[in-house]
Amino acid sequence: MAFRSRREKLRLILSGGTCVHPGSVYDAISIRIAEDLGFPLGMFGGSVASLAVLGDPDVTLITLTELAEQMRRMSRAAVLPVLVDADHGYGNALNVRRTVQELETSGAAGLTIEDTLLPAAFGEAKAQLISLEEGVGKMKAALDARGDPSLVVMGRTGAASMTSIEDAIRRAKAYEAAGVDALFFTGIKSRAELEAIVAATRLPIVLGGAPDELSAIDYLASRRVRIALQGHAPIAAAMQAVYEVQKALREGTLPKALEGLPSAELTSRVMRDAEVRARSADLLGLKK
Ligand SMILES: O=C([O-])CC(=O)C(=O)O
Ligand SMILES: [Mg+2]
Repeated sequence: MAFRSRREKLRLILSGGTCVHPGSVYDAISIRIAEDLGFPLGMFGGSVASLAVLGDPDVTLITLTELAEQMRRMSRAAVLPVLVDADHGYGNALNVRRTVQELETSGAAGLTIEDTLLPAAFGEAKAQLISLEEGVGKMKAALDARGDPSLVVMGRTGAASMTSIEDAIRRAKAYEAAGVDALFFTGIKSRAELEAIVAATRLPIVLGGAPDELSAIDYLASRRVRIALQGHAPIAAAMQAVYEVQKALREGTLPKALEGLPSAELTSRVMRDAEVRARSADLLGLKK
């Protein structure tokens, strides 16, 4: 299986004793940069997928085909293991199966399925949850859909910020019993909440955005948190950089006078220029 070693690397993170921050990745360039910098893992958020592919906010407009295609491009460009935010699995439990099949063949190392009701319901300003029973069915569907047992399936709940920490724990325990590989929580507000989760569950924990009180990585590691997200600043920084350069050009700055461009060395590293040259020499009869 071509992607097994990536999945095994993610499994090693989950079974290890430390906590890692993943690099936020969303396309071929960003994954190569994250890999060059030595991140042990990439996180492909639904929000950045929507932004990179559609230019839209995170309101479930992206299709599974688009998400999987973007993942496939990243898998081709780098070998960094990637955890994909598969949202609600793009429909009901049957759609979850399809989602897992598509992301597995696209090279994802792992994926999260969450119990948020998506897309947003009519007339509801606040995010809603599906029932625990439906959530469990989705987790079972995801696990059953794997062709490669090394693909990591995580159960994700945002119940802590939508209903209560008790509800988040109830759901996490049910997903754990269904057989998921790890538990992903968003909306955890304090050490007390994290510790309540740790006491009630056994699986490795992944934290989405968390407050300052939950930022000390050694503390997180000691509480079974194996992956802690740090948001998606890279795509925001890319947006600002493109804005600045386009604005300068639009205002008459000459291309040569532009600031903030990558060095030729960085550009060729990201493009893996040396490999292309070597291949060209071998295969096209060109000089190295
Ligand atoms: O998974 C993450 O990185 C957080 C999230 O839900 C998103 O960005 O869509
Ligand atoms: Mg998301």
